[in-house]
Amino acid sequence: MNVVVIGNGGHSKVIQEIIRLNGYIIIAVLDDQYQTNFFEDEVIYAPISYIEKLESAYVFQISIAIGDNSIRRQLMELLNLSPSQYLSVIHPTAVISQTAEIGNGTVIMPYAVVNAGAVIKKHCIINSGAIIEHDSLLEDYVHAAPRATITGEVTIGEGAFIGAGATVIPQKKIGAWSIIGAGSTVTSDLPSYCIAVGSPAIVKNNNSIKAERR
Ligand SMILES: CC(=O)SCCNC(=O)CCNC(=O)[C@H](O)C(C)(C)COP(=O)(O)OP(=O)(O)OC[C@H]1O[C@@H](n2cnc3c(N)ncnc32)[C@H](O)[C@@H]1OP(=O)(O)O
Repeated sequence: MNVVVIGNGGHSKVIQEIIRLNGYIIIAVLDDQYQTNFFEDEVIYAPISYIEKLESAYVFQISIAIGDNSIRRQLMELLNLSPSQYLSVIHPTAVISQTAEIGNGTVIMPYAVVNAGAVIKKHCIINSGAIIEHDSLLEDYVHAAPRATITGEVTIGEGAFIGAGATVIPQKKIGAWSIIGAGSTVTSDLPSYCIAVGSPAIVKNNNSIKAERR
């Protein structure tokens, strides 16, 4: 199957390796860092607008390989393609329950675990070694960073970012577009659009967050 990758930064590097490991063929990498289109190792590199030309010449699926949750959403809205055209990219070492649901465009990195009854909606990132326990729900555009642990029956709102090594204890709810600091432990429900850090995680900032911080 042909795949077009959008974005060519560090996160995209990892995704491109997984796509190839799964036996797919990357025909193009589109990124607005390119002013014009060129070929290298049989891959087309071009600005994102080049997708229109590709659509008339190829059948392909798409992976939006951009780590920032809000930029990923903006691109999705801009491209306005059919949801089925977005590839779910899953590393062969990831362990995913047969009763879990994985949405279109979601990427699951090496050694991640997604357990029974978990629901991960569209365009999420489950990064290396992250654990999504049974019956948890992750709305669209959530990013669980490397080794984040989402325990059982947790609900995470759209676009929320769970930092590296953070833990969310069972049945807690995190609101949309919130950011949980690396290594933090979430022991209570948290509102939307907050930054919370520490163990237990305390809200530091309740303002609207314009860009995800890394
Ligand atoms: C493959 C990959 O690389 S995926 C990317 C993974 N990336 C991550 O996990 C990064 C997660 N980011 C963080 O943890 C960041 O520190 C954030 C987003 C929580 C905060 O960033 P900023 O808004 O820039 O906050 P800033 O650095 O100014 O710190 C604000 C306060 O929070 C504290 N703080 C920041 N991060 C943390 C943390 N993880 N745990 C505990 N306290 C923290 C700071 O010490 C500071 O405290 P003070 O007000 O008492 O001085």
